Amino acid sequence: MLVNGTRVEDLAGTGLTTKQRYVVPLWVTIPLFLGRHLLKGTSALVKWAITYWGLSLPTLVLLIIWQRFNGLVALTALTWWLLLGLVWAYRWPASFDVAVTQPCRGVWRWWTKYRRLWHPAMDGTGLTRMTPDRQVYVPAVTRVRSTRVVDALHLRLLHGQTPADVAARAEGLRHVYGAHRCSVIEDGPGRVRVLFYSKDPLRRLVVPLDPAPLPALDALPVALGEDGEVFRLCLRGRHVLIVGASGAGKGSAVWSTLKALAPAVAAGTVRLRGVDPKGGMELFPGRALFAEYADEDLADLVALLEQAVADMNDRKRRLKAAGVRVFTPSTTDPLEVILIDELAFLTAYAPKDIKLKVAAALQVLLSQGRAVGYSVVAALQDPRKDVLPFRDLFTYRIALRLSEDSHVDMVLGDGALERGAACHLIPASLPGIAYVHVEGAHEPVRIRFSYLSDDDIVDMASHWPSPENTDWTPLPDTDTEPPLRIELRDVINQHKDDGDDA
Ligand SMILES: Nc1ncnc2c1ncn2[C@@H]1O[C@H](COP(=O)(O)OP(=O)(O)OP(=O)(O)O)[C@@H](O)[C@H]1O
Repeated sequence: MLVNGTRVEDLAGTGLTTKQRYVVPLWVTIPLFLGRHLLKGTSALVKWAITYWGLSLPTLVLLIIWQRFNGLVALTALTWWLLLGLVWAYRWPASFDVAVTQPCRGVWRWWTKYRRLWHPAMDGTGLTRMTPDRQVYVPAVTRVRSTRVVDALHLRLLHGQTPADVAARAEGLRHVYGAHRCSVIEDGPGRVRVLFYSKDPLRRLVVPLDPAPLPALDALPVALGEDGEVFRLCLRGRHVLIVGASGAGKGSAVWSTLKALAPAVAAGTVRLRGVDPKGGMELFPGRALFAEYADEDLADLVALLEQAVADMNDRKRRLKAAGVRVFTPSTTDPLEVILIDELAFLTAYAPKDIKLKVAAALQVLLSQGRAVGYSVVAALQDPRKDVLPFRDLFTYRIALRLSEDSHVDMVLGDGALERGAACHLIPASLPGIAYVHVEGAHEPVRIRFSYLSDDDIVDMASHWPSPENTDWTPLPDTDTEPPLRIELRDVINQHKDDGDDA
């Protein structure tokens, strides 16, 4: 006689107890055991078939064809199916990647890398739950999508767990799987996506991305995300503050944005006003892009900002009279972008009367400009309140390398440092890397702006000048003497010759 699969006589005197108080004969135990496992296997198969429907559905169709006709017809259908797949991959690579490559790679990565350690990883980081009757529950992975640089595991949370609970364990999970970063994004109620970054694509220079002929103002391609995807900046209805220590790459954030906007500038649906208190060191090479521009004279800088306020008020009155509630950029009413480099100079270091005038103009632009198509984009080194008292009026902020960890929350908001925006740890050797907020992401996302050389900037400005600047001659003719270059090899040879002479 068996009790829980153990002979009754073997249990005697062992002191073992069992919750099962009844005795099951062997002829019942064996069919029960087989039935339970058959049921489990079938339900797993159905679950797999539903999860990987992209594979199971064609396989089912092929099997039906085979059964109804014959093997040759099924083989022909399979060949056609593969050919269609090839055409799809060649003609629409992006959608093929999303629909086929990423799921297939995801399945492969799950079975070869994540599955084996999933339970210990969840257990070790404290994400499992044990019920009073000692049943262990583990957050289930519902699907995996993988690109060459990131594996995205979609998780169903256990009852009572929050995305913040998983985010707090991201560092532990990163070490389990040897990823260089791990972050968590909320997908919806009870669902999160855990991203394991296996490679860092941001270590390489990002070449300028080609602007669209008709730029989408809410999705300007300006940088590369660490997931290997293009990061798109929304400028419509936003004021953008770019903060970074000296040499952090604020210039590349500014020029990448201008490059993405350039065709719209030339078409007249975006109008740029440039303010460069550094005497033109940053913005002047792209002078032709700016309909209005001021660099050296402080009075000119202030006049440009005050004129922007006057124009904005004018537009506000006109749109109100016309009954327009939602602003749409056009050639008559373009999106006006006021670009200010080194804003701190105007808000903190300039003479007092200038500071007051700049603050007055900027606060009006920042608080009222959004709705009528006026956006301010400003770059700044030091985000402290005494340098920029109205920092909070900027509705979108980008944090490049920062000199202190205390600056991170000032730029990206409370808790950003805790959630992984380690701007103070970005190496100085990797300028252009920044953290930004992305809709839906629990943590700030790491990106790298494209880098435009001086030549790229001059090319861009002469290719897409503002309609008000078409006769602008950008820079003096550069076809002069090449700059003096000293080759290390020549210096060594020179030393050798000197030594020989001696
Ligand atoms: N996205 C980038 N990719 C690669 N290199 C970059 C990038 N951005 C900037 N750099 C390099 O870093 C240097 C400093 O960049 P940049 O002048 O834009 O910094 P900054 O933040 O504007 O500094 P400052 O406030 O001192 O003017 C540049 O000369 C360039 O060589």
